[in-house]
Amino acid sequence: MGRQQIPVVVLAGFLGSGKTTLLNQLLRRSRGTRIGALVNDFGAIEIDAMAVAGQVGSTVSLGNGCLCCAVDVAELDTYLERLTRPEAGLDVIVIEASGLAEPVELVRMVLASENPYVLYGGLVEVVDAAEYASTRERHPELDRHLAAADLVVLNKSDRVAPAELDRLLAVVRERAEHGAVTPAAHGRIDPELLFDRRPQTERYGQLSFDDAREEDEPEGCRGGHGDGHDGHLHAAYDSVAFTSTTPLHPRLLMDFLDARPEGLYRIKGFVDFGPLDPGHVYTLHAVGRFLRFTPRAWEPGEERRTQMVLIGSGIDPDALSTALDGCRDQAGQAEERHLWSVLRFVRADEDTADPDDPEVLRTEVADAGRPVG
Ligand SMILES: Nc1nc2c(ncn2[C@@H]2O[C@H](COP(=O)(O)OP(=O)(O)OP(=O)(O)O)[C@@H](O)[C@H]2O)c(=O)[nH]1
Repeated sequence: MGRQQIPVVVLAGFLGSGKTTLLNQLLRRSRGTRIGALVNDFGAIEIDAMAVAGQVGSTVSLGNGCLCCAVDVAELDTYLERLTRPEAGLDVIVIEASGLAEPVELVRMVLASENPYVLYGGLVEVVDAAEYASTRERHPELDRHLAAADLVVLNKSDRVAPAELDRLLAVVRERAEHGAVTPAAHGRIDPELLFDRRPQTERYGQLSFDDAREEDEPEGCRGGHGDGHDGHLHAAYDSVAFTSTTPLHPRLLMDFLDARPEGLYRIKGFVDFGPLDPGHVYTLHAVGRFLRFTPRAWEPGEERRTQMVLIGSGIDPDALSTALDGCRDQAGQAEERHLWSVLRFVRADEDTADPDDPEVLRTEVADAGRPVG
């Protein structure tokens, strides 16, 4: 199998909203998953907590397999090139936008990267719930950031009363337009919202202190509401798993993906289109409005099937399952031309249109999976 593409997540938010806290949480909960963090200074990263294994130039290797780089945005491509090399062994890269550049600009840089191993992993905007009104007054561009975000984390939920939190969630959901919105305290979101954690069996070394602490942590501490009845994804998110040994109808699947609901933040998996392309399975990656299919040859003896996980907040899992069942049940009527709609999302397209408008950015993001010409 070829080299993996690595999701690159842009983490943004105004001063003091909790970006570094959230990044520290992700580093802590990474378990065996290797995160590369691009930050503009190491100041607040909890390097001590991770036992620094070595420091080379402006790159810090953390004991848990994570890698931090202090970057200048002009060097972003160089760092992405370094961090996507197989020897870095990373599973995900997070760029903290703080002090570096406009998040929207960073998203464009990631989308425009010619590095074939870079995969857009979403724009996450962290918002301070307690300071929402004053932040918006000081930075009217907050609305633009919310409109461009794939995921909005309404952080510091512990600092507002429940009724106020509900009101703010409604306001932010309206402004987020296309992104999913989730409340959080102390940046605790489920890492699975952003990236796949390696299965436990792939963990190396001994359980670290932070792993142990996380495992001791009640599930209710892991997300927004604290009702903790979902052992894997927190109750603030819903996830839908879909598996089928019957191939899917490509045109119906594309109709489903085109119309996917706003809160459906992430879709991952692989799809079998059966006789329309018997030699290939299509890896599916969607984050926010971004969508990408990557075909690969079936392994000899590999079972032909489709497997997908859909993650979001405020989604209707039953409706999503029913829609996917429809893509399966009508696969018999699919024709070869129906596959074309999928092939449009097979390769990246560099869109050079550059107005500073979230609508344009969203179009760029949505178009980024389409081939040139
Ligand atoms: N009460 C409360 N405090 C928080 C929460 N999240 C972060 N903080 C605190 O808020 C302050 C700012 O958090 P940071 O994570 O440094 O925020 P940042 O967005 O990285 O800040 P800059 O890098 O300066 O833009 C710190 O003192 C955090 O401990 C939260 O959910 N609740």
